[in-house]
Amino acid sequence: MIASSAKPTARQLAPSLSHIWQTALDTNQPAALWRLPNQTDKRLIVHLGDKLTEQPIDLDELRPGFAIGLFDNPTDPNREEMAKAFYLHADLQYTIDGNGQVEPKRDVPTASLNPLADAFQVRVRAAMQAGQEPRPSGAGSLSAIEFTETTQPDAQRNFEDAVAEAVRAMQAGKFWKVVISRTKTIEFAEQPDVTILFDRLCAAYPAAFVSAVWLPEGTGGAPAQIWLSATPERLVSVEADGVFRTVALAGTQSAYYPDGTLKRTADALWSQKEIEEQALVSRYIIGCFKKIRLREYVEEGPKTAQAGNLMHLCTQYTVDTNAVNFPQLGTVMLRLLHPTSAVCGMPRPEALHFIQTHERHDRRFYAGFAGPVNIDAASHLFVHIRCLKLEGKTATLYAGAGLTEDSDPQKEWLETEMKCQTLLRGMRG
Ligand SMILES: C=C(O[C@H]1C=CC=C(C(=O)O)[C@@H]1O)C(=O)O
Repeated sequence: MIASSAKPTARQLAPSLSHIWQTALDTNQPAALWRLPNQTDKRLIVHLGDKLTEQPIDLDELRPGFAIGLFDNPTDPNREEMAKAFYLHADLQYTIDGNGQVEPKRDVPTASLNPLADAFQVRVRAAMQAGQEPRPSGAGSLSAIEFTETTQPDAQRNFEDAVAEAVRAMQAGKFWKVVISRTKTIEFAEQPDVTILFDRLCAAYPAAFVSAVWLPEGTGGAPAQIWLSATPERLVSVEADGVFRTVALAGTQSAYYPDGTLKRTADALWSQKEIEEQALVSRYIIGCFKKIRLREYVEEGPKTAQAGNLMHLCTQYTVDTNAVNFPQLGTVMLRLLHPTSAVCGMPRPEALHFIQTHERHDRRFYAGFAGPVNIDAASHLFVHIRCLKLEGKTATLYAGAGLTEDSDPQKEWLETEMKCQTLLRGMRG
């Protein structure tokens, strides 16, 4: 036998994304992995130390981290409380470039966390030495990830009954818009490598915000779970230069013609119902600006925007927070906007009550918000839609449809099917 005398290269010595992610899972340290829209670099952070709890999201005060907030957040917008979310600190940070090369950065705030950071790194090295080969980065990974859909015989009927009930309530003038959601369950043949699913979603949807968040057992009293999403909807962003952004996104149609060819966004036709549905979201955002007496915003749209296999109507809002001397605008708008009428309805209290009394599942982080806070001096929070919850080999997908008094229950069901396809197609790679 000839022993190899070749020294390992620097690349072979560096851990891969999957080594670090797997170590976070094995050591029960919460972790968040994400890729911002239209960017190549991926980011991963690991939270060390205390168990995660819900805390106020003050974009001006929080040290770098990642927020993931529930849909059903008890904050009362009239009481000027801040929006709450589970908050992962960026104690260990990694940037993964387009070639899968990992660049680490350690940012522990107190000396007491140093032993945890050291122990984590020892575990990562052990995973590498144990011969767990770093898999090639990117969606090109050929590993087949198989899954099957679980049949839910009454799902369609239950959803359509809830839509019909909502339509009757809106025709009776109880509210103007509500978003009703449903779930779809899939079973993986074996526990999937989430970093492969994440890479596939990044490759399939370059314009989406793609994220995977690992929440160990006991976070918010729930079992261990991973939430994976590829969302097209920005909730609140504040860039390093002080520019604030949000969008009004609603109305849905397939991005393809029935023969499978891709539509041009300019050729998308929208019905009165969809135009009205999206206008209600815009009106809601403008209502929030009015509440804080902000007049200096720029409004662009509505325009048709492609989001993977779908198209939506989208209006963009921008504010220069330096020019208007309003540095807290991001924090204030997060509190006012969440949950927007793109995932809840209008008026909000009536729509929320209808959702709570008619949906048969707990939304948890579906239709909540997620994203990095104060990473590279910017915060980007997205509406957490087109998402799934993974528990072991079982994944629950969530999808909702915005309803007005003109909604047709069967069409709305088909819309939620198309929304589930965003993740299903993306994960197949
Ligand atoms: C609530 C969802 O999508 C929202 C975002 C865009 C279009 C929507 C719609 O057409 O109903 C929804 O308001 C979802 O994907 O679960």
